[in-house]
Amino acid sequence: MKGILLNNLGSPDSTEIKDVKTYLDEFLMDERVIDIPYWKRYVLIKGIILNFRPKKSAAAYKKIWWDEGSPLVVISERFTEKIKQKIDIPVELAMRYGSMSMEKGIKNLIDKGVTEIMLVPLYPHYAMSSYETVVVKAEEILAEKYPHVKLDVLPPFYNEPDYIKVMSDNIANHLKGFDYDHILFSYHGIPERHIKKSDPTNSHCKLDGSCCERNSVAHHTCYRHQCFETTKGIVKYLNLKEGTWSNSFQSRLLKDPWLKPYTDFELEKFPEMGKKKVAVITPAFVADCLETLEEIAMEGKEEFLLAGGTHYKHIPCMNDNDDWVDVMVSWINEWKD
Ligand SMILES: C=CC1=C(C)c2cc3[nH]c(cc4nc(cc5[nH]c(cc1n2)c(C)c5CCC(=O)O)C(CCC(=O)O)=C4C)c(C)c3C=C
Ligand SMILES: [Fe+2]
Ligand SMILES: [Fe+2]
Repeated sequence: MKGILLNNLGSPDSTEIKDVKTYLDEFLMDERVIDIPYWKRYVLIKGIILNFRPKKSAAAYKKIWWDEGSPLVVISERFTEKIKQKIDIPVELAMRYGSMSMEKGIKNLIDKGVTEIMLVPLYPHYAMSSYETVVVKAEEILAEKYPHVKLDVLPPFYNEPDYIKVMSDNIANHLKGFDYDHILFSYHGIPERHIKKSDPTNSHCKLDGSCCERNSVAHHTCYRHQCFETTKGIVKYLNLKEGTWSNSFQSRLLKDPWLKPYTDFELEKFPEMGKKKVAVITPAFVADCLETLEEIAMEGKEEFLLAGGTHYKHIPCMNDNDDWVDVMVSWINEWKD
């Protein structure tokens, strides 16, 4: 029997500092997230970062937490419930980090008699720190515990016409009545070296401004290229005028160079460029989470208004929007039939 494993990143169990610490420990010790030798990662994360980051992150989580729990988890559960109503094979939700583990999600499918799993990383774009780590973890669990089970993986859907359409319709709906002069496409950032590490040609990705425009097999795994393609698709669909939109990357951690331009710097610059009414969309996330609700909707707004902006709007993610549910159901049905 076939079954579906939907997979997102995961959140701490609560906003208590100890729970945030447990979550960050698992997350940041992942070699595809902090990609340095084990002993250095151990010293950096357990010896330094986990001493101060959990307190800061817990305070941020407190600002966005819902009565039912983490927005990311609650929204993903609502999305999963809607998918279950429309699909006649087992569907489970799991998270890469935290208590809703992939081990539990896979076991639940196996207990229901599933022998063929379609893994759906709920990320539109390929990155070793998001999509790839989910795939590798699923492969490891199956190889170790259920070697008879077959695994298929939904490819990154950054340029799928149906995804572009529902994203664009969602944006257009939320933009109604908001008289903007700029739209910022803010994607989760990654360190620049991750782009080079994921380049199978070892020579294409130069981060020189034009590499992502030239055809290359490297783009199957190039996060930067895939983000730009998502923007292009939405810009085309919504017929946005040149000069009224741009890309940026948010959520950087540590001092290495991350993908540029940085969202916070862009938001500070816009008012002096005459762009005082700005809408921000976050297409790297299918569900609202800490990075959209706190960093963009709260912090970003504050930075922008302080710099002289007058109107600011964060466009919510697709979340459990029925059109998005229907797109996912159609992809699942295509695989299943
Ligand atoms: C080196 C650090 C990080 C990389 C690389 C990274 C890539 C990455 N992350 C997401 C999606 C999400 N990240 C979220 C939170 C978050 N991300 C990092 C660090 C890296 N992410 C941290 C430390 C945190 C935790 C919060 C904090 O302390 O700032 C979230 C939200 C989780 C939630 O509970 O709401 C998401 C979603 C992607 C897609 C990605 C690579 C493209
Ligand atoms: Fe992240
Ligand atoms: Fe590229």
